[in-house]
Amino acid sequence: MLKIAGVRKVFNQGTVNEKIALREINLNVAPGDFITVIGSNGAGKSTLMNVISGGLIPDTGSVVIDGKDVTRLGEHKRATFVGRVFQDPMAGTAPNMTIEENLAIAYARGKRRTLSFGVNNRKRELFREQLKQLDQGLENRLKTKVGFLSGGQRQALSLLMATFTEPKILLLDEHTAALDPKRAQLIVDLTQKVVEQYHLTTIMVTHNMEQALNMGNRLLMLHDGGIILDIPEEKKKTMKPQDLLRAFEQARGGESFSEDRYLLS
Ligand SMILES: Nc1ncnc2c1ncn2[C@@H]1O[C@H](COP(=O)(O)OP(=O)(O)OP(=O)(O)O)[C@@H](O)[C@H]1O
Repeated sequence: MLKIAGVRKVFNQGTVNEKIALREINLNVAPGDFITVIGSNGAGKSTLMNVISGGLIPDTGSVVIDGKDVTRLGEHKRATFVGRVFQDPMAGTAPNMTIEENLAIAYARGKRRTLSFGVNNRKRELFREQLKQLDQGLENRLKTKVGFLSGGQRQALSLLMATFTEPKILLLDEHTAALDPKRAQLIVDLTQKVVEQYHLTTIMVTHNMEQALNMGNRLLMLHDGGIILDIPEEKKKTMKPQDLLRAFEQARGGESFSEDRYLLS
């Protein structure tokens, strides 16, 4: 479903601020895979997500989604294949627009020939049905401006907007990190539900090791612009966060995983 080959990305090349963000990334993602990605600050996680979404064009290498080479295709053109939810609940939705207007924009993105963002009764009914699944009572608040929703409600709405057009790839960029534990759990549960419902091929960056181990069928660890661990489902199931830290140390020849944000909760 997704094939990344020889991808390299360097920022500020040839200057004193040169930074190799991705060294040589090779990754094959099968249809229906749900991959969790962890890594220390500056490891290259966001850069990798941006290369997949089209926000960044790699210096070398290729990105192929569902057999189509999208390496040089911009973010907007890729939006029909790639859904994304960001860490910041404010990022995925337009606060001054109503819930139904936000949904209409997301809906139009998935339909190549839809020229209007307008909301008719047929769409409204569809949106109500979809919103009901979030269990947030949002189906009765179609005309509420999104800016009035809580962070958790906005993330739930962002998740719906990113997925109901059934993208080829769903990117989740630390999408529960800004929420309190209760709301984060709600979004985790909702994520599992929509990923299963639409059989979405998913890549989720998380800073939470428990989450990385409990969700998905494969775990990648990035470090210094490279993939240093690729753990399959069977092995992942047996691991605890401490085992992951040990695996990191082994992969780095004894170097410890010094990352303040990583909580062994
Ligand atoms: N636009 C940019 N210009 C210059 N350097 C950048 C840019 N974007 C990222 N970098 C650098 O590239 C490296 C990888 O950054 P990236 O944001 O991908 O890491 P990350 O794993 O997502 O980190 P974090 O967990 O802190 O978000 C870092 O050293 C970062 O400072």
